[in-house]
Amino acid sequence: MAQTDIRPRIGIVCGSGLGGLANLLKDQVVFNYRDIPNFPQSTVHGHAGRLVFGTLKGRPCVCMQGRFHLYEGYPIQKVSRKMPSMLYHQRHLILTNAAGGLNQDFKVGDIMIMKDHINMPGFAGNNPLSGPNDERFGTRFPCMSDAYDRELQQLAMEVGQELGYGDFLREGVYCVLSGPSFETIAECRMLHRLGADAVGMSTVHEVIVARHCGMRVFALSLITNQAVMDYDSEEKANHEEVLQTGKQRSEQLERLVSTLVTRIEHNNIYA
Ligand SMILES: O=P(O)(O)O[C@H]1O[C@H](CO)[C@@H](O)[C@H]1O
Ligand SMILES: Nc1nc2[nH]cnc2c(=O)[nH]1
Repeated sequence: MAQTDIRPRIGIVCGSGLGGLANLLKDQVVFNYRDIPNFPQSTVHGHAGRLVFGTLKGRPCVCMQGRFHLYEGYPIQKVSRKMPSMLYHQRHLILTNAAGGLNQDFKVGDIMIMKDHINMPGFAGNNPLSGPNDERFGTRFPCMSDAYDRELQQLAMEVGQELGYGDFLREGVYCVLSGPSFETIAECRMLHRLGADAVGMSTVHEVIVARHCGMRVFALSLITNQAVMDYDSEEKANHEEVLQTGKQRSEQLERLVSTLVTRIEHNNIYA
C-alpha cells in the first residue's frame, strides 16, 4: 500500500480468461504476485498473476488478475484468506468466474448473476474459515443466507437491461467443486437435480471469507460451456473452450462490471 496513492473502495477478482477487466483500470500500479512476499503464484492459463491498482471510470479499485484454486494444491485457507488483505479492506467485492451451464435454459455465452451457492467441498469439511477464528475479521459462525447482496443483484440486472443484455443475462445458483477434473455426466445430472444452475471450481471460498469480513459481495458467472448431461453427446469440457468463450463475451462482461461500479457510487450504496 505504501507504493501507491490509490485507496480502492471496490475489489474485483477476475475469472479464467476474464482478466481483461483489470486492463480497463487507468493510472495503473501493478504488482506481480511473484514479487509479493509469501504470496501464492497463479499456475493456470488465463490467470495472469497480477494485482492491479487503478481507477475504473474514476472510481479507485484493486483488481486480482488471477485467482487461486484448490486444485493448484494450495490449502483452502491460502486460496481465499491469502487474497491480499487490502482486498478485504474494501467495502465491496465483485467476483467473476467461468462456469459450466447445468440449467438447460442456459446457453454458452450467457452471463449469470450469482444469487446463491452450493459449497460441495464444505460438505466434506473443506471450509476456508476452518481453524482458529480471528475475531478482528468477523464472527465464528457467519451467516450465508444473505451471501450475495440483493441490492447489487437488482442493480446489475437493471444495468444489464439498459445495456441491452436481457437476452443473455440470467440469475442462478453456482456450485463449487474442487476440480481439476471436469464433471462426469452422472455428477452433472446430480448437481442439476440438487438445484445448481452452473458449476465451477472457484469463487465460493472467496465469498465465504469476504462475508466473514462483512463485505458486500456481487458475483457473475460466464457460462463458457454446457455441462454434458447426456450419454449420446459428443461434447467434451475443456479449458480451451472456456478461454475462447471468455474472449468472445469479455467486452460485454467488462461493460457490465464497469457500469455497475459507477452505479454503486451513484446510487450511494457505498455504506
Ligand atoms: O473459476 P475460474 O477461475 O473462472 O476458472 C474456471 O475455469 C477453469 C476450468 O476451465 C477452472 O479453474 C474453473 O474454476
Ligand atoms: N467444474 C467446472 N468448472 C468449469 N469452469 C468452466 N467450465 C466448467 C465446467 O464445466 N465445470
